[in-house]
Amino acid sequence: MKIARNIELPANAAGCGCEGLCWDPKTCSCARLNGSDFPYVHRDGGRLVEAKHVVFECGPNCGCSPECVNRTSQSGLKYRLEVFRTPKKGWAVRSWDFIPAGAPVCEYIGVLTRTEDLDSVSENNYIFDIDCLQTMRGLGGRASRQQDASVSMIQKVDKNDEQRSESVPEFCIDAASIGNVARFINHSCEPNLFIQCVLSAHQDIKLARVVLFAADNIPPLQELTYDYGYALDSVHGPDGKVKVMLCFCGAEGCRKRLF
Ligand SMILES: C[S@@+](CC[C@H](N)C(=O)[O-])C[C@H]1O[C@@H](n2cnc3c(N)ncnc32)[C@H](O)[C@@H]1O
Repeated sequence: MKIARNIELPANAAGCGCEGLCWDPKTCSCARLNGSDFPYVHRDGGRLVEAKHVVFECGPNCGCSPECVNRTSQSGLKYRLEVFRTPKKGWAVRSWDFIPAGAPVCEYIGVLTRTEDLDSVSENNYIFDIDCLQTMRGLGGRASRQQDASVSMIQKVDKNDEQRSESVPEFCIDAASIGNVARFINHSCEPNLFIQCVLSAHQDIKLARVVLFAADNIPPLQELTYDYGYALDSVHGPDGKVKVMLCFCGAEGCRKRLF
């Protein structure tokens, strides 16, 4: 990830004191942040058990090795991904390999940018808003564990942000000039990937890493997609008028518009 000049990343978190591989959720301080359990199981090189508000992974100051299961999203691409051309959506991505449900597919990479610094005139289809608070609130209705550190994190950030407009995240990832394969993954109203916010080095959710995980078992050559999550009529052009983009995902339950 490239970091814009006017962004200073928070200091690295203290990390756990485990040695070798983290295995005991009672003694690993990173596991405790995840609700006293590891978010991943070892199967297939690491699979996320369920979507979470935020996943706290082990980071630079942890005592464990790079093979630790609690670093699952940090091990790079595991599947052979191909960028291919579609008739109506431009470029798209598929995997030559079977991807099991819960496996990390790729991180959304680009230039970490302040949203207010984006050029508001030229069209840019490769912006990913780091909107983990939204993802976290969305999951809030589902079973959330009391001791999960992300629950108190939402409350704290909600309080701090009371005055700020909720619809504009402070930071985004701009993959227009620099990026990886994630920039070519299209939207679907019935996607096979989901977005998971991950914290590994520091603990500021506004600057979380954005990682795409398999929502289902994905057979080879099926297009990879995630839900871009736009609310209808939420996107405006430079003239202030509502912008509309038609959706060609082809899903049975397609909402017909991305925004
Ligand atoms: C992040 S890019 C994805 C890669 C893009 N298809 C390309 O060729 O570079 C997002 C853009 O892809 C197109 N797109 C993605 N999903 C779509 C969909 N379901 N229906 C129509 N267009 C889509 C839209 O132009 C959107 O602004």
